[in-house]
This record gives sequence, structure tokens and C-alpha cells, in this order.
Amino acid sequence: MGYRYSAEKNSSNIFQDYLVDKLGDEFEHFGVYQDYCEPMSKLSLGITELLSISLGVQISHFREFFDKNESIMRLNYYPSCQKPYLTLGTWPHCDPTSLTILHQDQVGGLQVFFDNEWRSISPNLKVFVVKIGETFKPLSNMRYKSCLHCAVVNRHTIRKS
Ligand SMILES: O=C(O)CCC(=O)C(=O)O
Ligand SMILES: [Fe+2]
Repeated sequence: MGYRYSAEKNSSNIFQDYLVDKLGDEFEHFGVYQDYCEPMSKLSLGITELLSISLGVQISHFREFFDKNESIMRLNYYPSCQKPYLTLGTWPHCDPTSLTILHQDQVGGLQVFFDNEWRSISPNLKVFVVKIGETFKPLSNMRYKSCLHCAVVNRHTIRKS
């Protein structure tokens, strides 16, 4: 499931409104998604400052470029699977975004293709995985590349990210 987030004031309840409309009034106080997206949006703008420094451009360069940006929050749910070797939770891909901030639960399943092999990214509830997406590649004059990644499933446990 994914939904669009914008820091603009008049769209601040967009997801909650959607839930109430589709699922009823009991979802009226379900503002947690908005509460999550706002700090994530701030965090991503902070990360753009680090990227600016690393690329030797003005620190505010990307912050200004992405100001009033929109983002998408995706909620991934991977059921357990009796034959995990026959499938993948998410097929190998590069995110089309500029930046992705990923939080995975304690189950594990994210893999990144690096040095010609798939490597598992250890789950840690206390950390975010920050991925460069396809859109940032040209913005950095190809100095940053997006990473090919996928998510595997397992036999015993559901996974959320
Ligand atoms: O679930 C994951 O760890 C990866 C999800 C993913 O790649 C995506 O949503 O783009
Ligand atoms: Fe992805």
C-alpha cells in the first residue's frame, strides 16, 4: 500500500481523509501516518544537505530543489511462504525515487546487489536504510548510483517494511 505525502498545509490530512472516506469514522484519529511522514520528510531534506556537501555544491542546493517536494509512503507486507525459494517478496529493482528511507522490522529480507552478489541487509529496528534512487543519479551528474535491491520472503514469519 502506498500513499502520497505533501508538506503543504492544505494536504496535511490527505491519508486520514482517505481512510475515513473508505473505511468509516472510526479511522478519524488515525493520524499516525502523517506523524511519521513529517519527520521523514525533514530527515530526507537533512540527508540532501549531506549529499550536497559530498558533491561539493552549496549545502542548500538540494534542499531548495526538493523544497515542497512530495513523497510516497509505502507499507509493505510480506506473508510467509511455504516455498520461499520459488518466489520473491519484491522483485529486483532500483527505486524510481531520489531518496528512499526504509525501515524494516526484525525479520530481515532486504537484499542489495553489490560486488556481483546478493547481500542481506541485517534488520535493526533502530536504524533506517537510506537508498539513493534513480532520480538522484542525473541530479548528481551520475556520481551517485541507485542500488539494485529486492526483498525475499521466508517460510515462518510475516515481514513488514
Ligand atoms: O521490503 C523491503 O525491504 C524493500 C521494499 C522495496 O524495495 C520498496 O518498497 O521499494
Ligand atoms: Fe525498492
